[in-house]
Amino acid sequence: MKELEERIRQEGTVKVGNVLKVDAFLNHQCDVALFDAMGAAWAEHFAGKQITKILTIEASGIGIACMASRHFGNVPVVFAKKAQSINLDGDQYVTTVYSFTKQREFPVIVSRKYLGPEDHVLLIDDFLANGKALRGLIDICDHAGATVEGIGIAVEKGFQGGGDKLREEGYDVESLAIVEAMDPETGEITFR
Ligand SMILES: O=P(O)(O)OC[C@H]1O[C@H](OP(=O)(O)OP(=O)(O)O)[C@H](O)[C@@H]1O
Ligand SMILES: O=c1[nH]c(=O)c2nc[nH]c2[nH]1
Repeated sequence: MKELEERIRQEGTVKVGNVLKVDAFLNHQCDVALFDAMGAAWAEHFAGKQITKILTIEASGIGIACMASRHFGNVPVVFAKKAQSINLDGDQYVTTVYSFTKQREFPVIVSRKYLGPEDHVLLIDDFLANGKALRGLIDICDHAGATVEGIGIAVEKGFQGGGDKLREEGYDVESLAIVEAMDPETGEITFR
């Protein structure tokens, strides 16, 4: 998606440790018009699939997933929580994921009330790097007996390999910008 690549070029900064900082528009301050255009792009790619639910993971996936839902008939958006809470009741699907930016493991929790074998799920997230967050969401869908129809990602860091492994396994992964290389010294970003 040219618009997203342009924004990454203009406003993204490359940090050491394979971190691309795009918090001016994607995962701290949110550009709602851009999120809307991203939702439209995923709707075009996944047209013909009967999505009943969008599943994401807190925190950064939530805003994007909610805007995307507007392009998929306003299907419910469920976000996996990364902490137990007294507000979470009843039976849950639970797994763990390692967070790339926080560098520690988190539980990933979804209430059984909100995901089941009848669901055809679109997974949405802001970033795909090593694929740990998506593995957690896929694990939860497997436990629920839900079908993963596709995966919509804003920014994939292709050089970290998580996306290509998922594609090899047959998942339909639609990343709107795929960064093939980035240099923290020069700030240069190369797209696939
Ligand atoms: O493919 P991976 O290696 O798993 O990396 C991608 C994940 O990392 C970030 O989550 P993070 O844990 O940093 O949390 P955030 O949503 O709160 O930013 C991002 O939002 C993805 O969920
Ligand atoms: O803001 C972010 N930048 C990144 O490079 C990244 N990788 C995973 N998750 C990420 N979030």
